[in-house]
Amino acid sequence: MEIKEEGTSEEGQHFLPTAQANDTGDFQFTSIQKTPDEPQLEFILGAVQLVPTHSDPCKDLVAPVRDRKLNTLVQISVIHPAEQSLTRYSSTEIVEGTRDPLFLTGVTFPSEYPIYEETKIKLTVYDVKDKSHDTVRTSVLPEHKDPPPEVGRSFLGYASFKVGELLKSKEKLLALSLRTSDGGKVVGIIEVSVVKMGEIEDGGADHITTEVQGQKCALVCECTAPESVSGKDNLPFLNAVLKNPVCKLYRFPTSDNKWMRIREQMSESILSFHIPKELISLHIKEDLCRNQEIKELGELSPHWDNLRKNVLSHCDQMVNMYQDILTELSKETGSSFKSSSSKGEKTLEFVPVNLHLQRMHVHSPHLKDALYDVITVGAPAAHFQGFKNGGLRKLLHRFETERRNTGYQFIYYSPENTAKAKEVLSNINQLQPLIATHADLLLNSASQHSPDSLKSSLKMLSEKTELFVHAFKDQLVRSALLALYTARPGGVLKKPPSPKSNTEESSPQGQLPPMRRQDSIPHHSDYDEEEWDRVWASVGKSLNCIIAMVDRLIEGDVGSEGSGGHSKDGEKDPLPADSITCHPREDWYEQLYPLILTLKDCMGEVVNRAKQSLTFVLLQELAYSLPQCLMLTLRRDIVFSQALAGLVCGFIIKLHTSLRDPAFLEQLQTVGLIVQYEGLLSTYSDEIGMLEDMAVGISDLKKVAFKIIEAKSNDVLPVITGRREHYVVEVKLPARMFESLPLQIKEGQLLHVYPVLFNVGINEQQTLAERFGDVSLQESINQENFELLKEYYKMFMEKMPPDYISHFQEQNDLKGLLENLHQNIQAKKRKNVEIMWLAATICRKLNGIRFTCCKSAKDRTSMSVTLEQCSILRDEHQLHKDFFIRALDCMRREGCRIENVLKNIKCRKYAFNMLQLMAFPKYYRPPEGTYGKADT
Ligand SMILES: O=P(O)(O)O[C@H]1[C@H](O)[C@@H](O)[C@H](O)[C@H](O)[C@@H]1OP(=O)(O)O
Repeated sequence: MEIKEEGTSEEGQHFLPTAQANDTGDFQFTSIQKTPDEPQLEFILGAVQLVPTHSDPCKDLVAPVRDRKLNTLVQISVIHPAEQSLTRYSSTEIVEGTRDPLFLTGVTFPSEYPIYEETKIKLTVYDVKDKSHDTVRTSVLPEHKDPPPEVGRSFLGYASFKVGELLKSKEKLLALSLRTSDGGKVVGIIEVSVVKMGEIEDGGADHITTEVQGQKCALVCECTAPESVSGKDNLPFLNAVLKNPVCKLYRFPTSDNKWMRIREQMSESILSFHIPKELISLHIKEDLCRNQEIKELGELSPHWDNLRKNVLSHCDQMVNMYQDILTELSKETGSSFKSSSSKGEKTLEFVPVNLHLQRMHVHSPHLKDALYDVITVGAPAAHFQGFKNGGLRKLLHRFETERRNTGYQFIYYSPENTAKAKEVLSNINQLQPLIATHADLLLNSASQHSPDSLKSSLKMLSEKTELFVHAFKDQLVRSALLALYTARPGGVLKKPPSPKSNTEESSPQGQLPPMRRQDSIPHHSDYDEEEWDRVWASVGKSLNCIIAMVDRLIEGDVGSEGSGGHSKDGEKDPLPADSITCHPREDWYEQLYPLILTLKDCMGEVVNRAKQSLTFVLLQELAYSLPQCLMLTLRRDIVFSQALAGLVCGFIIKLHTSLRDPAFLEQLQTVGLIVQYEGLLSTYSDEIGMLEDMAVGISDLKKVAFKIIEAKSNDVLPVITGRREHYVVEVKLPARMFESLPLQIKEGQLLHVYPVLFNVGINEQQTLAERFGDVSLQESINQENFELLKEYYKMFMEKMPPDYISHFQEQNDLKGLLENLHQNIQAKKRKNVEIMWLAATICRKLNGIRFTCCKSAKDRTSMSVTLEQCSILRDEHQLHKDFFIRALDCMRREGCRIENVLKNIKCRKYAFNMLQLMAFPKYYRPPEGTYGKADT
């Protein structure tokens, strides 16, 4: 078969478009048998032996090779059977200075990849003369031809095989001849052997030598029979949220000279787009409702009416803007990835940048298989809005300070009071229809004349009505009522009233100057302060009447004489005895009907007044500094949306991977989950603003609770309910999985998350900040979040069962780690990356969800996650110490993260220059040839 090179494709794990992949034309191809969700095929390249001296292939092939040892790499290409063209798929790392290289990077084809027994794989071996030029290539080189010398590599030989030949071969191993470009001369041998993740290499001891820093090291591949991970990993449901996986395979030696196998996987998520769309819809609903309530505030005096008109016109514009963004996003059907280069696009503002699951699956001898997940994502930040004036942390503080000190145009309510007003309004909106439904159910029970059903309907009605009455037990409602009264035509007070509430506003951290305020609700001769009490109390009273009536009806029904009604709390019924009399059984409905009507009327009156007064509070919040205050809300929504998309993705993945772990479920239910963010932003220039956005976005995640529900259809995407101060994310699980959950979770218990952020800037900008700028932002974030982490730990220790805790303490010295983290934060050392390592370790030990972020989650993030992966292999899986750097280089050179760079900027180069790298902490520098000037 003639092999045609694919003209323009860049090396990488690009999948053929589905239509193309499945289009096998007239041919019938043989699928590879495998368990679902397992890779289709994985193989490693055993020893490559190039024929030495007198028949030295290199002598004929590449003259300069004679004078030095080879630096070899194998490039793997795929020839789809229906086509005649060849697609570059992946490469091994470069093994330096040997003629019999041993490659640590293997090849894996994920389950989605269109590969058949008839698919041909081509292996091309190169000698890399100049590493710094090698991976900087951006186009495909012609096969069978020496690359131009300036590219820095020379062709040594090639071999090819059909996938079916490998699968059917004895021991699933092929020893293939490497040939010259014309296919004539044999220049060496290359071994290919199939890998199954559930198996360590078969057979007896197989001694392979390789050179490590000048030393020969004996590596022994031994047979063991470890537990298969497929049970744990077999989560087809996850495919509904994870898309386009990129998979890489490595084998690394352990300290006792055995092999461990590592599968690295990176997937994007459709939640990147789904969550923003859900959230924007929710904001639109919330804002439309608020705008309507502002319109329905009733008659206001001219000053307030003008203010209202102004607010409404801006708020309507804002809703239109959200609607436009939603329309634009809805056009992106099926999208699951926003690239770093799109981070400033207005229509994609709510979408997180470069969100991925970065997973490492370790299969090592004698140890249980392990999965390590990190969500990598660009720091949640409002790139389109820009950072000229800083980010949310600063902007919100400045806005609040100014608002507090600007007097008479409007009334100042603290953020806490405004939040409370929103909460009460939301409670009212939920409770009023609920009470009405329960009241109707009570009437229904009455018409059925069923005492039991009457009692249980009454119980529900009482509970909800008590909640309703309780919702207004706040001074804020009173002060808002008075404020609104004074804003009505003719209701002008000498000074605007100032709110007084149980949570009287105090300056956060004592930073805000005291505001002009009055100590009590101002007196107004026409204002009847007790009127509200009477209206409010009428709801309780009418409930008591209903309770008393139900008592009497039931008592009358069982034949006993009416003995005077008792309210639920045992008090004598407030109604006169003759107003509630015992009637014959058929009158139950008629007896209760007028009382229910009264309850509904009273409730309506309370709702009407409270809604208007609290909406008036919201009007004050909106009135100050239009349209800036709305832009601030927009900015906060944008940042939150990006943060939430990541969180939901992390939560769902965690839930799926830990569903069979009872301790995890217990923790989820009783304590909640820690969510740890590693930030790599510098505290210099624009990144200060990003960090300020990120800190608020992550802290806002506290407002999110999760609820797990059973999926009733194939639509398993999460649903968001609630409002800005309190969101509930409903995660759907298929019946089989849902059934395995603890009862409380199945009953809809809300599950909480505890986000923490630790940031350490590592690049050259951070050097500038340390020398000439200010690092206080980073210091205070780390200090504040340390306190939050400590609180979580305390809660964990208190709430988890004692048996679990004693075992946990034996295994982990969390106290020591926390102490160490604290000391490192206090130490104020420059670029103290120890802070990130400790925080990540603590998070893993606490079974939390890990995130790593930098501006784009592309370059610095890639350095950090690969370092974390190799550190885990060293600390938890006995990675041979001599191979630490080599493993790190393999992952950075040919692993998932270089593919991440490629998919973001269409170029396989980390965007660092030499000067930048000199400023990086040592282990954050990528290998030679993988970085350089890139158009980001
Ligand atoms: O993924 P990042 O580390 O945020 O990418 C940075 C990179 O670190 C830096 O060296 C380079 O100059 C660019 O600013 C990268 O950011 P982009 O957002 O432009 O990809």
